[in-house]
Amino acid sequence: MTDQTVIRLEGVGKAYGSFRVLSGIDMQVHKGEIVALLGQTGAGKSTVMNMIMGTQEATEGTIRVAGHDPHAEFARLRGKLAVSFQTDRLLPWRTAVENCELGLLILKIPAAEARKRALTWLSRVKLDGAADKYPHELSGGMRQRVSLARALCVDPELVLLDESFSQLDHVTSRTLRQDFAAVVREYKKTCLFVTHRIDDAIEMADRVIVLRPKVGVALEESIDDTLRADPAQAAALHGRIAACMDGDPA
Ligand SMILES: Nc1ncnc2c1ncn2[C@@H]1O[C@H](COP(=O)(O)OP(=O)(O)OP(=O)(O)O)[C@@H](O)[C@H]1O
Repeated sequence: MTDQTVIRLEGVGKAYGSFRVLSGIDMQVHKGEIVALLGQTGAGKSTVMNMIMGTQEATEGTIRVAGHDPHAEFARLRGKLAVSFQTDRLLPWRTAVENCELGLLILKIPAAEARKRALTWLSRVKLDGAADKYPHELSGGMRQRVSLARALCVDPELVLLDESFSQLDHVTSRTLRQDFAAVVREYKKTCLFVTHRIDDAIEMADRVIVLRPKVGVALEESIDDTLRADPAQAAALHGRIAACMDGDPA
């Protein structure tokens, strides 16, 4: 593994009893990359994320995250890996800043430093002024921003997002994606995100990986700003991804 590889999967398979969900998955995410993981429902996207998080064990192959086996060496990845899910999972009895600093306090960062870092990250996700509000006082988009600030303020090497923008309306989701991608790039974080929306992937990612049931990685393509700015190229990539997700030859 090179120093630049944050996630590496080699020949990874997963079976639930006799039900094989994934086999032969080879994929890598490099330092500073934003990679989108796409696939139709049931393709195994969440299973891949859970194995990378270490909450599920692969039944075949090798997984390394920042050089560690995420399942066997779960504790070694504490503070290096942060996750944000489809729902914000904020604690309703804690304010935005208190939600944010929770992970830091668990990592035994002194309270004053934790508060400072939490406020800094709330500001970076454009939530100045909302620090003392409770989740029920915030909009869905604002709550998801708190969740992203909470993920980023532990200064993780890797951020995993599982459909983090999918429950928001189109405009809110788009603004949040753009702001999040800008912050991730500015602070040189590495990010793997699951989405079922092809447009989200093309807009945010440096690379897309499409999983297909029984096939594994069915398509992998790099994306850059030149492609994003060219409607014809972006539409062609959209078509290739859609065809692949639908099961047509890529
Ligand atoms: N704990 C489990 N036990 C048995 N089967 C499971 C379990 N978890 C997932 N599966 C099955 O594995 C397959 C892949 O599920 P997974 O949730 O990883 O897919 P996905 O691509 O994330 O789907 P979606 O987009 O609908 O969330 C599905 O057929 C699912 O039913």
